[in-house]
Amino acid sequence: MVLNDLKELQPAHYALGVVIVGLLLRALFFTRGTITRHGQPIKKPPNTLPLVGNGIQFLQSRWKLFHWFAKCERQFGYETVQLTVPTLPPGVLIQDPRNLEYVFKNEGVFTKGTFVKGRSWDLFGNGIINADGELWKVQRKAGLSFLNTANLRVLTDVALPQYLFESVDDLRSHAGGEDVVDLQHVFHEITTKLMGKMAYNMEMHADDEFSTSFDYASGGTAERFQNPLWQVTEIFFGSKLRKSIKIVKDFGQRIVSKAVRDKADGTCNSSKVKEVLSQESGDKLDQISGSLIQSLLDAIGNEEMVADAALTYLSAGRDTTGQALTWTFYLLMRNPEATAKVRQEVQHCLSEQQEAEEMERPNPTLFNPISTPYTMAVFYEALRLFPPIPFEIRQCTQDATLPDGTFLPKDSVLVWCLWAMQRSKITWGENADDFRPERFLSEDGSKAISRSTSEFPVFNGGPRTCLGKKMAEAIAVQVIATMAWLFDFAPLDDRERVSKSSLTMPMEGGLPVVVKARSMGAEIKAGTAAKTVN
Ligand code: HEM
Repeated sequence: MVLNDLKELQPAHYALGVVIVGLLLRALFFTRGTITRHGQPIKKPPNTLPLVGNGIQFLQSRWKLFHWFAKCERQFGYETVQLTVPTLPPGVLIQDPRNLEYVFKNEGVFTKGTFVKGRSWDLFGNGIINADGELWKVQRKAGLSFLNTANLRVLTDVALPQYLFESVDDLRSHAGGEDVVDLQHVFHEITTKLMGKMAYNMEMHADDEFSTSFDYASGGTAERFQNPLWQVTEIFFGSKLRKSIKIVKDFGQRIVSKAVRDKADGTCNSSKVKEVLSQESGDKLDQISGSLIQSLLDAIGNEEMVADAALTYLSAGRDTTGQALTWTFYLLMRNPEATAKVRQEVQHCLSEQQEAEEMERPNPTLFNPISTPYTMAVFYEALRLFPPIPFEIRQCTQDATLPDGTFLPKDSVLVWCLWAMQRSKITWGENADDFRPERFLSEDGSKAISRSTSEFPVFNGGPRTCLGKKMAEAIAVQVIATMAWLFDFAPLDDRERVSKSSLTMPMEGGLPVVVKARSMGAEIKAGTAAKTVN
């Protein structure tokens, strides 16, 4: 991204050089606390260089950085190692689930801090992902009240099937020919519509100006975590980032203004959610929307803060889930035996409960984490290998000592890389690199079982556990089961897919595939046979 903006660089070379050297000198003479374990210095990871420490690793592409974190994990196992980057506070990479459990339990000590907030402030401001203390609590409470059981049911029983089948119909129109479809765009469209309509009462699409600007802003914000000199480089290369953030922020303001108007008109009322569930006809979605934004408005008076909060929720729910589905289908296409098992599970649900003809247009609400445990396990396994939030950072508000004895002075930064931890052979066994959904199934295969949050922190843990975990799981099983049942997807090539710079895990270049609608003849016969036997 920065390189793309090189064109903007004109007379600035000299000034940039002076500032960089100045910052490096400042870093060298800057006195810091020392990280120790039982009074001894802790180990440094591979490729640590004099003066620049691990700075060069952080400037590489994120994909290379993930692999470097994984290399550290393979070399040091659960041992905490030191991270040194000029100009940044002292840091560690934690890899031991016991340490992570301690971090989750001591939320007040290990906060987002100025390190995280300073970098993501422009985009998220006071939004929940950035907030600590009371500001965090009030947003969490509002979110919890929105994501209650009734809302979740509306989401899964009404909204999702509608948007899912809009995408199914679109895919059918491309099936069978030479058309290339970007599956990432398909899933992003579903989650964008869902979060936009349900949470904000807005018609949103994956290629809206807001969505593309957010995408860019997320990439630029993520680069700030890898580039210690971002404040300097952005002076010269940051105009597109600034423009994107402005578009995103203006959109946020519009959402809030609309919600305030809706509130004044009385067109938004969260109790309507329940009414809607009992209605037989009409556009149910038109009557349930606005709940989240209304909860936020009720909880936080300040409109600017509500705008930040709303945007944060939108991004937390939309991108993570859409991208997780993309990686899931990437893995399913590479593992046809797993796709076959998902289809068997769908067949079982349909043959027990549906008329044979309905196999062509299955009711997605039949698929849930209980009725389709294997599909759920496929999703968990994809989240393990390609975590939508691939690394996390916290900062110590006071001196702290981790369970393994590592002493962290106040302001130290802690990093855990989910990409690496979720590939640890110590935690996951020798086949940690393989796609094996069975690891998330009970022995008899009848239940999907997750792991402790410290071993499998994909939805975070402790008081800041993801608020949308259940929603994401419900969306995932419906989408995976329905799409895998109705279509054969073939990748355009066998290239390994990588993630582009972002706060989450978008696939670089999307996931181009060729689509074929599956012939239901054999399945209908098998389903009818199963019904007759029963
Ligand atoms: C596969 C999908 C998802 C994954 C992997 C995921 C993962 C995470 C993770 C790791 C965090 C902690 C982030 C941090 O504090 O740095 C988080 C927080 C959060 N997630 Fe999710 N998420 C997913 C879907 C959703 C959905 C659908 C929603 C719906 C609204 C959502 C709402 C939130 C919120 C509000 C937070 C902030 C919680 C807090 O700070 O108290 N997420 N999520």
